[in-house]
Amino acid sequence: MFDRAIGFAPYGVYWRTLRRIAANHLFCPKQIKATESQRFEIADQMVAMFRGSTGDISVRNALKRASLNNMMCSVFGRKYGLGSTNPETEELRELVDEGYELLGTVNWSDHLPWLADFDPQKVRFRCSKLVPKVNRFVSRIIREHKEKPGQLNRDFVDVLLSLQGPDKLSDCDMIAVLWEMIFRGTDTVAVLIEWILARIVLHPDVQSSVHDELDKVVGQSRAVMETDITEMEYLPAVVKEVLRLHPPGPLLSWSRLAITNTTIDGHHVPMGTTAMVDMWAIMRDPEVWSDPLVFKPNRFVNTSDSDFSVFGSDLRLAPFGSGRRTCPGKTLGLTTVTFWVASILHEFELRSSDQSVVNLSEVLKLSCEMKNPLIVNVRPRRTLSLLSS
Ligand code: HEM
Repeated sequence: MFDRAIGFAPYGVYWRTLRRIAANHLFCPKQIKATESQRFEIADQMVAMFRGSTGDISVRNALKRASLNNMMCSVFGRKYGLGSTNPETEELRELVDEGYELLGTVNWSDHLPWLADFDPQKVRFRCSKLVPKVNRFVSRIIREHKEKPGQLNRDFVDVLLSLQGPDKLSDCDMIAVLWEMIFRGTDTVAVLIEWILARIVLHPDVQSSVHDELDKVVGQSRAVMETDITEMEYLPAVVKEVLRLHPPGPLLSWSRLAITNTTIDGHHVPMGTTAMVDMWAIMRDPEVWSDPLVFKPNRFVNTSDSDFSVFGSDLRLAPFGSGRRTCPGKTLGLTTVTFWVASILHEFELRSSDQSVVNLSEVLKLSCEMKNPLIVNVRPRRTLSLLSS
């Protein structure tokens, strides 16, 4: 089933068709603009959630839930509040977590094929349980859309159902594509925001510069809007610097294969070998970056590197990949991340918790995430009389 999703489909007509459909209906500027109010509403709910918490807050759960709700709305047309739980979101969260866990497991059988029959880590067994659950979940949503055409907001399921002629997808292919969007779009965004907030807590000077910029561009009398971000230079520089040091996708796609037998630096690379690009290492390479391990957002402010694109045209900093397999969700992902970080920082000053210091250790699952969830204390910045705006 998963080989019918964009990220796993081999290069060819089917993959190109999926990229075009996704680019035209989910990731184009018009569609990103159309979902602005949805991101605003979720940011507002997240802020309310943080404001209502007393003491230490583990931001990860809130971020993952916010991100899942966002994708559920865009892809399935389902709108759920952040503060309440409901069985559908809970079920989907469990499926995403299990998929994440499985994709992040180093399967010994991949390296020692003779082990495959024994499935010692139960990876194959767990996959065989997960696939029918995903099938049932997404099939139900497709069925409901078919039964009530046009009754729901036009979401990505409606788009896929409306395709005709050579673009028309089977139900099976639709399930693969819809699941992929939920799966890919959820944790990448949450993981990146957690890294950004960790750096913000660790570097009070950086936090105060972001606050200064927010006060200058937005002021204290209203909430941040997405359009405000275009006026900012420092916050986008912070996001770039975090993408450089903590890319959620440090190893670029497994879809790159050697198409002939070849030799690189004296090493024989047989045809068909999967080539993974270590973007993490490139973005910390001392031959490319000065003080590569130092967190310095200013390297992207008022310098020749100010207009450094992170979208793949410059291979020194390509956290969304590059070339034909580049991330199709990069603009949507970056827009969401930057806006939600701006919203949180506009409302709060973040400090590390007394109980748990910020620890930048990494763990590589499907994304490279913080090994120890970030725990913070928040202090409101905008006075309560101004908060209604
Ligand atoms: C901060 C957020 C994100 C980061 C850092 C990220 C990163 C990446 C990276 C590194 C790749 C591999 C690119 C390559 O090999 O050249 C990728 C591929 C992909 N991403 Fe993202 N991504 C993000 C958000 C999203 C979102 C929001 C979606 C969809 C809703 C998405 C969907 C995909 C898909 C479908 C692919 C596979 C593309 C293909 O193989 O043709 N990503 N992403």
